[in-house]
Amino acid sequence: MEKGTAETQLKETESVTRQYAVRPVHSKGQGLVAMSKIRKGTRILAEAPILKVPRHASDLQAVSSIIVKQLRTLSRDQQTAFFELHNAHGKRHDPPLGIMKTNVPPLGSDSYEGGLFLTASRINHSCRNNAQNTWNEKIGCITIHAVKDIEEGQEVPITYLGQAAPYAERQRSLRNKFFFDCKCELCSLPQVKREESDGRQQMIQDIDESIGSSAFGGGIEIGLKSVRVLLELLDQEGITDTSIPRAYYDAFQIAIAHGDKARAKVFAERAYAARVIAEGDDSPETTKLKRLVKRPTEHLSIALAPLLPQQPGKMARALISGCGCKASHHRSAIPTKRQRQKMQDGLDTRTAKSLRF
Ligand SMILES: C[S@@+](CC[C@H](N)C(=O)[O-])C[C@H]1O[C@@H](n2cnc3c(N)ncnc32)[C@H](O)[C@@H]1O
Repeated sequence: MEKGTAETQLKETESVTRQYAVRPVHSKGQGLVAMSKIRKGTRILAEAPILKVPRHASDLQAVSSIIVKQLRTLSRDQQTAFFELHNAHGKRHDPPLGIMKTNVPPLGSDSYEGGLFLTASRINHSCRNNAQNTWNEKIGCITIHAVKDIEEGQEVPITYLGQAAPYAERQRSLRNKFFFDCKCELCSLPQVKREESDGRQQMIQDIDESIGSSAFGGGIEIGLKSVRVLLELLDQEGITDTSIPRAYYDAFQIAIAHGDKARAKVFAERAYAARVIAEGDDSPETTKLKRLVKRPTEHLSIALAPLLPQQPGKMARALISGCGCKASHHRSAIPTKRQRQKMQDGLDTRTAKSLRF
């Protein structure tokens, strides 16, 4: 290797100043790799989309035309970089459409638009991700934040999935939606370890889905206990992404809906702090949480306080005693997670459910 040439010197300077580089990663094609230690909470990347497409259009011909039209407006370098991106769709579509379908995340969880990012497109998936992707509407960029300390040379993956799930379910989703067999650290565990993890992943999923009914139907202590169990399981599974601020936000809603302003404030503070780590202090979600820290009673759920039971119901007692079944009594009581989210003051606690369009 010719040490000292301008090109090598440039590469060496880059590796000192940049936190990451796009490099080949074992059995996953290219990926983002840390070039120095990256501390938890660091913004690794903020990138604007070079192309935008409608997400739910059924007329693929029309979508292709939109892509081709926008491609013509890009520089030659950008066009070259675009055509070098991974295409998981083979010959099913024309290359521009296949590349877009492989690489375009939605611009916000409920957005009708997706965007293409030249660097963020190189970020692989891991079911034990150490980074979080977020569409930050305020700055018009996708941001990638370290949600764990990342060592030099480690890969920087995000999750393409919306929630925890056992191995088989994760593999199925990734194959159906993204056309690959996941080779991440969690999916590569020996069977015994994987089965232990599966038990926890299933419990996380169950609590996440039933937390609305347990929280609102069963009284504040039951609700907060289910959040505590959820946080312990997330910790055991090494999940440190936006699942954490979401859990604290659940706790906040439970507390405020039961009129407990003091604890609501504490949970709002924790949700805020955890969201700053995953998204930075300039994201719209973080800004909304900051407001709630100052004025917790601005949340609409405060209106529920007089309507909620003070004693645990049957479903809640089952949760406390850990009946562990999947029967409807865990799911059917008053507001479900979805219903609660509709009741919210527009606070979107989730990032994009599914990364690609
Ligand atoms: C958006 S691209 C990510 C960057 C891509 N590796 C590249 O070389 O450009 C998604 C593709 O990366 C690969 N990939 C991502 N995460 C993976 C994983 N956990 N296991 C195996 N392949 C993965 C799959 O081929 C997938 O279709």
